[in-house]
Amino acid sequence: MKAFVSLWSADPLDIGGDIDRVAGHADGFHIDVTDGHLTPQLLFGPDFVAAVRKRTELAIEVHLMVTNADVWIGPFLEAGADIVTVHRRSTRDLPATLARVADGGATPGLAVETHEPVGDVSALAGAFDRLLLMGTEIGVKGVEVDPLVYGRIGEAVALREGMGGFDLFVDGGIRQHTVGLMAAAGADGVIPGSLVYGAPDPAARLSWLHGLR
Ligand SMILES: O=C(CO)[C@@H](O)[C@H](O)COP(=O)(O)O
Repeated sequence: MKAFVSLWSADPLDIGGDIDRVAGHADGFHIDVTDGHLTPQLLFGPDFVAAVRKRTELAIEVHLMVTNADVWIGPFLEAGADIVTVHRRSTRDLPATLARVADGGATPGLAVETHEPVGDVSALAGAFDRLLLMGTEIGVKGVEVDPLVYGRIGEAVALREGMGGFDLFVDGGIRQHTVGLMAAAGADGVIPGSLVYGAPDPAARLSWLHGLR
């Protein structure tokens, strides 16, 4: 199981230190971007991503939870994002938005919210390389996963056979008692927040996570 660690759950007064603490163990970092409109939170802009870029060579995923994704793709690519993940609700033309990410040299990711049918992604075969399946509502942390997520992971695994493949990650509700079930259902990776930064030894927690399948 891979892990892109969510910096939203790092210590806001020591984010650099928290990046360094897991850098030799994480597969990448996940940076949530919210605009107080599509989601109630206000989180992380391009300057923050540029600073993280200077601190680590690991992959950076920017998770755009904003009303107009198209406006923000350019600034986040310039800041050094490797993966930009967008929501269907964030654009009027989802294929064009995903293509904008790919044309900018980054990996296009598609986030699927808990209320959205997983099957809808089949119409977008080839347009994205990463599927971010939400385990909770967007823009919240510290909440438990929707138990339907395990079946939804299975649905996505079945679909990708005929879609040319994509990496399948789960975001939200990543806990010690949920992550093994996510691995068993077929997820390639997860977005741990407090599971890593709330652990007494974040590096050991990541090693444990990597051993799950
Ligand atoms: O955005 C999300 C969840 O929506 C994650 O990226 C959070 O960071 C998860 O935090 P924890 O609840 O796992 O601490």
